[in-house]
Amino acid sequence: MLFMHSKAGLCFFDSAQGNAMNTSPAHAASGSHAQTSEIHNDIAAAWDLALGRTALADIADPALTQALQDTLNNKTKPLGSLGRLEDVALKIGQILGSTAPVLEQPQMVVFAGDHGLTARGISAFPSDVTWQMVENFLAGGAAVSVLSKQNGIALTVVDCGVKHDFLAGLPAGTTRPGLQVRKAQGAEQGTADSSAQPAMTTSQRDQALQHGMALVKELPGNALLLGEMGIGNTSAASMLLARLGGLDIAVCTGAGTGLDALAVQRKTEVLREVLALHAEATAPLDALAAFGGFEIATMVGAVLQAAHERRVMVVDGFIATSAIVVAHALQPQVLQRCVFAHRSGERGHEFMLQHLGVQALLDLGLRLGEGSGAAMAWPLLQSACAVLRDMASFASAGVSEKSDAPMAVG
Ligand SMILES: O=C(O)c1ccc[n+]([C@@H]2O[C@H](COP(=O)([O-])O)[C@@H](O)[C@H]2O)c1
Ligand SMILES: Cc1cc2nc[nH]c2cc1C
Repeated sequence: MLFMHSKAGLCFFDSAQGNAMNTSPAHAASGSHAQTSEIHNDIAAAWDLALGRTALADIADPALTQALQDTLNNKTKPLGSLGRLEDVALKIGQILGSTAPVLEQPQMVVFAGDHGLTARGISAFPSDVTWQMVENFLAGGAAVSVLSKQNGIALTVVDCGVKHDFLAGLPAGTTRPGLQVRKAQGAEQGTADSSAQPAMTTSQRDQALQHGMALVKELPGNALLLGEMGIGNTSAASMLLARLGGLDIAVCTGAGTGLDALAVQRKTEVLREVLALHAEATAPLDALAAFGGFEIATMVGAVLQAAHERRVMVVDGFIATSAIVVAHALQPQVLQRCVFAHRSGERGHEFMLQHLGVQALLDLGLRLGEGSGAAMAWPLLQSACAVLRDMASFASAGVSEKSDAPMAVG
């Protein structure tokens, strides 16, 4: 990453992607942000959403909603008999602004980052697993690789702050298929240990947010599936839920990659200590900087950009939903664009879903992350669209509608 000064202020240049953009120490929550509006044009609207300068549009158009409901009701089936698939159809129709929506070029993005808090023994696995799994994603061997391929979903892995150089030994300017390197300045070792200092500086957080916005801007299609990878990131997600959801950390903390009951207790104590250290970090972007991680912050930026562009978002498990918790605290209408793929087995996810007031589609006891649950839920979204588009209506198929006459008795 090269830094240069522009007329507008500090401009960071992402050498891996060849993107130049301006940044500021913007800080929507604490009021300490510079009031620069000089941000790369491509992401200016999403940046304004992050700073709360503008509000995300309400997409629940009453006329379209009625047209969608009428379309569903006139299909050759008893009223409401396709259950929650009909809710999904209605939601996708609203997002894409059509009674015959077509999902195009779905993009699975796996946001990856490492966490300094792992030094406190809060995960069952070592940090090295983060970069090793990124290589596995790229090689096609991970669950998300297999499930994305099975469902025709393009897969991109983003190094948001993994403690590893994926381009080491390659000639300068080389790119690797399926990989984007979008590290904030100083993110080469992952986040700082949040039990000693904030996980990210405000400048790093802002760079991560902007990276997420910029990368979505460049993706084709109208659907974004959110996945992540990062040893230690259930801790960050639990703390974000506790702080922004006003919950005790004990109910927000779970086994993650597989801690036993005693280790979960110890993890909870560490997280309680971190929350107390950052007691002042109550506003969404302050909490994000305090608890991390780079992958969650980049995901928040991606969500705001995708929401602005009216893409359909499919949210995976506990960590992906924590990014929605932050984005929702900034812009509540984000939820109108989200389908929650599944209820994770991670303790705390149910509380997270309750906090957002949403219901997940599947409940398969998944607790892998990566985007695996989002990839599994994807065919249901395709089915919802197929029902809207292709099912016959009572009139077109010549099927008699429900009789208004009372049933004959005896
Ligand atoms: O998304 C979930 O529901 C989920 C639940 C438990 C674990 N994970 C994955 O496990 C990793 C984090 O777990 P941990 O124990 O290291 O905090 C990270 O790579 C996540 O993708 C993911
Ligand atoms: C093996 C492994 C795979 C993962 N995928 C997402 N998080 C993960 C954590 C571990 C430990």
